[in-house]
Amino acid sequence: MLTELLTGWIATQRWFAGKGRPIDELSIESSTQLAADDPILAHLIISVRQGDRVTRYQLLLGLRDEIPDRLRHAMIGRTEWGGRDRYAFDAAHDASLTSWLLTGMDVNLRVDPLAFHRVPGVEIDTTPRSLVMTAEQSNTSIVYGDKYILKQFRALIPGINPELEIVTALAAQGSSHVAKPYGWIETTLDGETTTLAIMQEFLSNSSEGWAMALTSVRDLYAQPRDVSAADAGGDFAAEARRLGTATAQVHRDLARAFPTAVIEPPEVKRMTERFRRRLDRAIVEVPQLDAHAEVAHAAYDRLADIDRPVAVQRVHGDYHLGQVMRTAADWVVLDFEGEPGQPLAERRALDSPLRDVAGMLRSIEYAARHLLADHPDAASLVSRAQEWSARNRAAFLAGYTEAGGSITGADAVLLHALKLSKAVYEVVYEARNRPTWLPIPLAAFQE
Ligand SMILES: Nc1ncnc2c1ncn2[C@@H]1O[C@H](COP(=O)(O)OP(=O)(O)O)[C@@H](O)[C@H]1O
Ligand SMILES: O=P(O)(O)O[C@H]1O[C@H](CO)[C@@H](O[C@H]2O[C@H](CO)[C@@H](O)[C@H](O)[C@H]2O)[C@H](O)[C@H]1O
Repeated sequence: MLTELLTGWIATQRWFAGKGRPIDELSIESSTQLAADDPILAHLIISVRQGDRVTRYQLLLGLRDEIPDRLRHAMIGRTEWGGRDRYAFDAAHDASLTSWLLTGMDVNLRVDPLAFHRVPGVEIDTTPRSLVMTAEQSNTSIVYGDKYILKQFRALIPGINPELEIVTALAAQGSSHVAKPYGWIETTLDGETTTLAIMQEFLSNSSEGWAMALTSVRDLYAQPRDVSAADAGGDFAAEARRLGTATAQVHRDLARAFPTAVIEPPEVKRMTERFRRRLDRAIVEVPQLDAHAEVAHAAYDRLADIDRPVAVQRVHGDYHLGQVMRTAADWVVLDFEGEPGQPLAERRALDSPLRDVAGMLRSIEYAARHLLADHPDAASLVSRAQEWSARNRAAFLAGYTEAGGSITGADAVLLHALKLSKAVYEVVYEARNRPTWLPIPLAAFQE
């Protein structure tokens, strides 16, 4: 039966958010057939119950009488469909089926309950063939030629995805720091319009910030000890500074496009209570974190004591080096979705822009430490990692403040608490997804 096949298959997918917990029940909530001939294309919304938690996922299901070798890696199994047994597979990997989505957006197609949309005023070329991105991701991205990238959200949360909301608003303002949006696909879940996928310009000939940062760290590790990070050929500081500037400009544009507010000290105190609850939950899941709880509580105590309001606005919410791409012209920011797995209301809530600053500072720290893990000279390179991290964090902050981003003296307390709260999130993320990386966020509490 298809539901049995899907139960085994979904648990092994990188984007499956319920790893580590058994699946009690899987059911198909909706099934919409989009292409009827061999190969068949169907859109499924699957509901997965694990204990008292129910999460919905989407899947583009492909069905073929014969399975070509190129699709074997995407196979789910054999199942009955339309009266006979067929091979079922993840259709995101089948270019002959994914072209269907381009056409759907181009013509603003409706196949209840799905609605395809083209961004008003743009043209969509329906000819490029697609490939699935192989990056480690919480979602699945289909790249069409060197033109478009369609991000298919996997775990579905009812409501309009913040990515679509923010990217269309910033593009309409003429921001050069977002990838141009072309189209989206939506449905209705629990009575709410819900974004299923968003298609944007594919930034070809660009590099991911994370890869650039690692190249720089690697270069420094290969230098003789008397060469400082500033003198190393692969120095990243100029890019970190430019990234700080781009970040401040994105924050300025977000503040123009969406409401802003200030939160008063009692609300700041409530924020620290949320941080403490997150810490408590994280300790239950990752007991090693308990040894660092005191450090985190001390930072939250200091934040709870501040006696001035905090400015809030829409922010990125999950800002790190993997979310920024360096094009020939500048840094472009991706994935304005907030932290995956958090409720939509939380991800859309106004927050301090320093939350993003904290995220990027953590990411710079990650880049510095990541290469230590399996380096034969790890112990002697720790000070090099610290030097690289300090230099690039300072450059990022300099670029941020030069471009109008505000970090005044008192903000340091907020920034520090936000960094530790992010590290708590990362501890849980790594324990669930990449346990060998756990020491990286744990080190954040030892500084
Ligand atoms: N517009 C784009 N152009 C080129 N590459 C992109 C684009 N959007 C995303 N990517 C690549 O896909 C990766 C993951 O994208 P992201 O939006 O962060 O997805 P996820 O939410 O699943 O992590 C990025 O790190 C980047 O390498
Ligand atoms: O899938 P997303 O990009 O939305 O974000 C999740 O995965 C990220 C890892 O890919 C994770 O980021 C953490 O690891 C990064 C290095 O791979 C590092 O640069 C970040 O600082 C660190 O937080 C992110 O937290 C998670 O939400």
